[in-house]
Amino acid sequence: MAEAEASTSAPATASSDAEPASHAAQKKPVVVLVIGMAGSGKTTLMQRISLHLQGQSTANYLINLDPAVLDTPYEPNIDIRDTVNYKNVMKQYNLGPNGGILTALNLFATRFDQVVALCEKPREPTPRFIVADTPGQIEIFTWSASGAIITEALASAFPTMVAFVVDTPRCAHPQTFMSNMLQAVSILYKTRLPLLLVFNKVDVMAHDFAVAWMKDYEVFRAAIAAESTYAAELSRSLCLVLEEFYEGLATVGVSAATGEGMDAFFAAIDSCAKDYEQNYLPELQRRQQERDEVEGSE
Ligand SMILES: Nc1nc2c(ncn2[C@@H]2O[C@H](COP(=O)(O)OP(=O)(O)OP(=O)(O)O)[C@@H](O)[C@H]2O)c(=O)[nH]1
Repeated sequence: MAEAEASTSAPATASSDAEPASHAAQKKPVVVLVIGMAGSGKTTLMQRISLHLQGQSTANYLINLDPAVLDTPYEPNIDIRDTVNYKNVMKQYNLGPNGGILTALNLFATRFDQVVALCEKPREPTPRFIVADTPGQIEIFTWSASGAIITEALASAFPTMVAFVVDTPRCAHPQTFMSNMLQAVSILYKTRLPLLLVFNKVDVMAHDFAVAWMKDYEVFRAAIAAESTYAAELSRSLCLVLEEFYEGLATVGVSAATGEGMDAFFAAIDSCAKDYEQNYLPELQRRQQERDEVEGSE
């Protein structure tokens, strides 16, 4: 498994904004899985995260899990493309682009223990964040066995959360907004990990309208009132069901292009990391104990 050097050389004392170095040194990095629909701005956000952390002399570790990406405008420490050639996979197995991405991810997942070992390797300074970019064909990561293996491997080793990136201007249409929310809800229930809704491209359009739709379903229903299609009717019904889901969600508006909102983004990540410790970790430990008991009784 190839690895590039960590992209920052922050002094150990600068690895945490407010905490003493000794405490920061003991803390594990927080894993952020960047997931979102094609074109939502995941890769641009990776670049912005890298720039922002470099600007704060905060060490980070970046992983590219998208085998089909042509160009990464940031320097990944681990890149799936160094291990699997997606075009060769397509040729070898006679696959189309989506089949090629899925098979490349499957092949990579078989060696993911090596990725976790590299992430766990002690290094100075300890990265504060491990950030992973995922394929734009969202279901290839979120609904595949290999996506589940990768997610669980990371979530068992580190505090882990999902940053679900939304293209805010495209969400101005209520039905596109609803499609994004349904994707987010499915990821939340599949992974059970803390999820941060990242409304991207706020330099083009502020995300206030989306927050208003999430806070009050009547506002959303008013936005879609003029439409009488089956999809609009479905969206109207779904907004009631999603109210409970919205309550537990953190949201932030950012511009990966300009850097607006990045401080709020990292503050929200810290909250999600606490949520992981308080809610996800005990559940993970309970599942592991159950598994150990079953294995012990066989
Ligand atoms: N105005 C604006 N454009 C953005 C922003 N973030 C990304 N973009 C643009 O949106 C387009 C898609 O961005 P990418 O970062 O490639 O999106 P992605 O989600 O990685 O796309 P896939 O790899 O296809 O999944 C590019 O043209 C970016 O320049 C933003 O914050 N503001």
